[in-house]
Amino acid sequence: MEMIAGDVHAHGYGWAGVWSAVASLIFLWSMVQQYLPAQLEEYLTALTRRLQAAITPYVTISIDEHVPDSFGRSEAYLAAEAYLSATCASGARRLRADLAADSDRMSVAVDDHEEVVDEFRGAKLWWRKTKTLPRGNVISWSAHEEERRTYCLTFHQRHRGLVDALYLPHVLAEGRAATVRNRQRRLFTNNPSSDWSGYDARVWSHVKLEHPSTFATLGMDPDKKRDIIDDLEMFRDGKDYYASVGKAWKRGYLLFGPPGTGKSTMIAAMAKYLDYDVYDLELTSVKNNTELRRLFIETKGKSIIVVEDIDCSIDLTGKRKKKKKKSSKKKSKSGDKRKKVPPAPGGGKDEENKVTLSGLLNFIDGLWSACGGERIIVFTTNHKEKLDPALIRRGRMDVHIEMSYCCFESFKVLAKNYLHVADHELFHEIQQLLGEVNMTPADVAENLMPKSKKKDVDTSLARLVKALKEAKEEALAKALAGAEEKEETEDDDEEDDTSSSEEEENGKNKKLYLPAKWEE
Ligand SMILES: Nc1ncnc2c1ncn2[C@@H]1O[C@H](COP(=O)(O)OP(=O)(O)OP(=O)(O)O)[C@@H](O)[C@H]1O
Ligand SMILES: [Mg+2]
Repeated sequence: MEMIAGDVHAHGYGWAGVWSAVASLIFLWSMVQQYLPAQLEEYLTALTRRLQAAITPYVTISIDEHVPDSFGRSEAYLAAEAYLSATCASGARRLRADLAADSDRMSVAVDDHEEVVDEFRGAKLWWRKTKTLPRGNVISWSAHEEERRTYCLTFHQRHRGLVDALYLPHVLAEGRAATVRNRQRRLFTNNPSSDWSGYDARVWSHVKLEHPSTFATLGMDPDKKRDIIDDLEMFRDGKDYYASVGKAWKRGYLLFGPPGTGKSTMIAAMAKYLDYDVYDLELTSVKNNTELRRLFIETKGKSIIVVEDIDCSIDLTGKRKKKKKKSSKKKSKSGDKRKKVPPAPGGGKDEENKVTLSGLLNFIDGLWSACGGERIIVFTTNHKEKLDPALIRRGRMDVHIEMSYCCFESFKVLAKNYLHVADHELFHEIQQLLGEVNMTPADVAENLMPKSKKKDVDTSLARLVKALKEAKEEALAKALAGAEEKEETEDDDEEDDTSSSEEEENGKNKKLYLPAKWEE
């Protein structure tokens, strides 16, 4: 907190006359100020302060809105403002309402020249918000040079120790907490490094995070869901615990499973539950480890840093994957998402332009990853087996969560969300079919979604039953065809290991609707 201590002026009960005289003087002073040369003004201000110090036992600490060498508003000022709005604004007669950036909520703060009183451990403290108008002959280039606002905290000098040691830290902590409570959650994405310099340099861009997903709407096994929520709560409230065991206050989650099983949905639910921001890190547009570090340093606490499809962003040797040619097109058609890596600028300089595995490991648990704390790192993948064990070992990715095909419990959550039904005569059949067929929650949800404004539960559930039966037949046909083909190949050429392993791999990708009982 940037504090400028030293103003001392008369204050308190029984001083009403003096106070109103001082108020008139201040008013006159601000009028006169505009026409005074700067040196004379400086001299008169210093003289007034010395006079005040001689006659009153009151101390004033001022907190300026803007501090030198900083573009934004001072953190101390913002904390004081949030603290006063949350705790003492009700005592003020004049307030100022404003729509905070990226927020739908009006925030109310004490208005200029308004005074509020606070009490802390028996000490009385007066807060006054002052505004200095611009000097008439100065042309200002930025908005904050035009008007300078300051919070002045006045108290008796016998409370000096209390204010320094306890009250100011209390204001800072409460103010920060109130800011977090009022803030709008944001979704950040990293800008290409070509945008990182210049007047409007920004490493991350953001939009409002408005994803409607919550843990209540997320279809998954209730026990597993409870475990995840408990783990998140332990993390959120575990600042002291992490400090006591000497661990940086961060936690890694690996979400793995086939496409459409709710990995991204789960991240949105986590952010909502914890009220954290989300940083969606697009690794393929990060040129090297230095850029990766810079991106991390520019994230704030209380956030979830997400790298989606981690296996497509970096390969096991640590180099970023190069653009695939024809084969990648084929794969993306079959649902296996391969992100296209933009060609490295300068063509042949690929070696210098790379994010390596060690860079990524540093990103997760390097020394500087502890800066600020309270960060969750989430990796998602469709292929856990492709990831380097070093990347996903406990301590880096502390919790591994498998998002799997829709089970009956997940279906019940989806049915409640989409159709508002908790039970139905078709539920039994659906339960049986879900035991036999692998269908993603995304597909189940699509079938449940009413196709007209008139929500017809029977039609939606019947559509799902039909889709499940079709999937079962399709899987059966595929399994039979696969078995026949396998027999033929075994007869023809028993030694051709490579082609059979390729087929196995393809078979895995097609497993989407394979009945669970035939998996072996
Ligand atoms: N478990 C689930 N509960 C509720 N809805 C789900 C669930 N899984 C998927 N959905 C629905 O399916 C859609 C796709 O899910 P989502 O994007 O979370 O899948 P994903 O696992 O991230 O897939 P990908 O691997 O392709 O990124 C979501 O918009 C959501 O409506
Ligand atoms: Mg996803």
